[in-house]
Amino acid sequence: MSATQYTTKHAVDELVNSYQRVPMLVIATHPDRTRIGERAALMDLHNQGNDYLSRVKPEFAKNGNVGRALLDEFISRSPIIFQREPGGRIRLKAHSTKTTVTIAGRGVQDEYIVQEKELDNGVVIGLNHRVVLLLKLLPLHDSAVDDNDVLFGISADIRAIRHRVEQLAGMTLPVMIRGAAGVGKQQAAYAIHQASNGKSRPFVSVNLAAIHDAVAEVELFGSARNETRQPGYFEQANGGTIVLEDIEDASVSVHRLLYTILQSQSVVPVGTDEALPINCRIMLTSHHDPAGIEENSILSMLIEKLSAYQLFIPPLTERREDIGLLFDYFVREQWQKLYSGRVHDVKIPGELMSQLLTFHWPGNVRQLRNVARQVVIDSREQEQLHLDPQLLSMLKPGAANGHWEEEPGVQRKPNSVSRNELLETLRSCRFELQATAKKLGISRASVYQLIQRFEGVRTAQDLSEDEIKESYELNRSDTERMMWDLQVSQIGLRRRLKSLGYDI
Ligand SMILES: Nc1ncnc2c1ncn2[C@@H]1O[C@H](COP(=O)(O)OP(=O)(O)OP(=O)(O)O)[C@@H](O)[C@H]1O
Repeated sequence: MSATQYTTKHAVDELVNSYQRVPMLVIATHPDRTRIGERAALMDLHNQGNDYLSRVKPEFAKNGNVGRALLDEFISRSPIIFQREPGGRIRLKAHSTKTTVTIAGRGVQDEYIVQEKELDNGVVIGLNHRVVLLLKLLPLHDSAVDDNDVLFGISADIRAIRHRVEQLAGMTLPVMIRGAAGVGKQQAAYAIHQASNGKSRPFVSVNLAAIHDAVAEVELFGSARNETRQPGYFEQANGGTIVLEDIEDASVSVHRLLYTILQSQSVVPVGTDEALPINCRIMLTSHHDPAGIEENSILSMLIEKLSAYQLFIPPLTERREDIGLLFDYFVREQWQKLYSGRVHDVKIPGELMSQLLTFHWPGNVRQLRNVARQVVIDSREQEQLHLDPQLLSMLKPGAANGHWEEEPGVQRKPNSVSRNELLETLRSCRFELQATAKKLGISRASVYQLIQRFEGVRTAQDLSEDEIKESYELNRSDTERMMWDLQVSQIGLRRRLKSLGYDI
């Protein structure tokens, strides 16, 4: 074989190997949190059919660093044995180890057979309730990840998206980002913006579904009245990026206006006759199946014009290996935000991580972030993260009808809801967003967006500390009265009070 042939073959082999999936253990939580996200390939299991897991074997690594074993003093040196079985199954033997082993949070006495399908989804292995590992078939490729990444994660999907983000950053073509609610479409758009030359320029995100027909022209084109100039969204994004969110949920009038803008490549502010050229990169996000769009409609033409490049972000349950890192990141982020100045070496209990890894996450990464915030609020005075029993039961696998489930009964467009209707419904539902969404026939995310949009409508998160203090004293700590006084939900209010250290 010639040198060139060898080099080419070598490169091809490396490429094939890097995409080949092998049984891999990923650290989802560990008493040393810097180890979250480290991986170990079980190559002996893959090649010879047997492998071991103990305090001293195998070696885990990330970011191409030198590997080290789990090394947790509470984990036994006597190993758990992995044995390949016919049909792609793996027998996990825990007879000879003193380590307490759990699978998906349930104790394993002697043996557990891992089915092939489970290996595809990821099997959650707990060791002494301290270390939690995900056993999953994953590509050999390692992924460097640091706290400065805008798109956090170690999965092959996120790695591929990060790679595309870099490529797209140097171009100006429009990008369509697809994926279910809360997967990180907006975050991906922001990552492209941040990686581009225009990163110091504006990043404007527009929730199209919340734009009322009556004000659509003013909001999109801008206006000039009585010498007051109000720039539209496209002008606000001048030189930077505009993200048109949930394009399919906008009204036909909004679709028409957007089409006009794209055709003329300019906007004419209401009350003027001056055409301002649009000078921003356009990105779209959508959570709908493209197959459902009516052919030859304005919407289909719009999407065709703006989908020069498409990115798809898979749901969180298809990349469970990202959950440990993301949760750790969100917990630290929330801790900083809520208790700045208080240093905390956050330890994530194994029981919680097992539950996070087995939950079905209908609200994807946004929901994971909300859970992190709630856990941080509930843990204010605790040594390690505290689990509210109610939250724990909501995170039970299969709790599909629980509070966290995304509501299926969305029947209305959010822009048909007026401020008065929203306020009245919120009051009749005691300011609970889920109940309000159900009653209005829109999604919970849309209720939230409408609240942000209408002046004088708020959630407990928006209240200032002074307002809370005043109402607390005035209503003598009665949260029912405070709810009517401040017009926000009692649950949200109680959470704010707790996080501010009030006695309730
Ligand atoms: N890979 C990621 N790394 C860091 N944060 C992320 C990541 N993915 C999502 N997030 C965070 O999760 C939350 C939801 O993400 P985002 O708003 O981008 O979702 P989305 O897909 O646009 O949702 P929707 O369709 O409901 O508007 C945000 O707070 C975002 O910052």
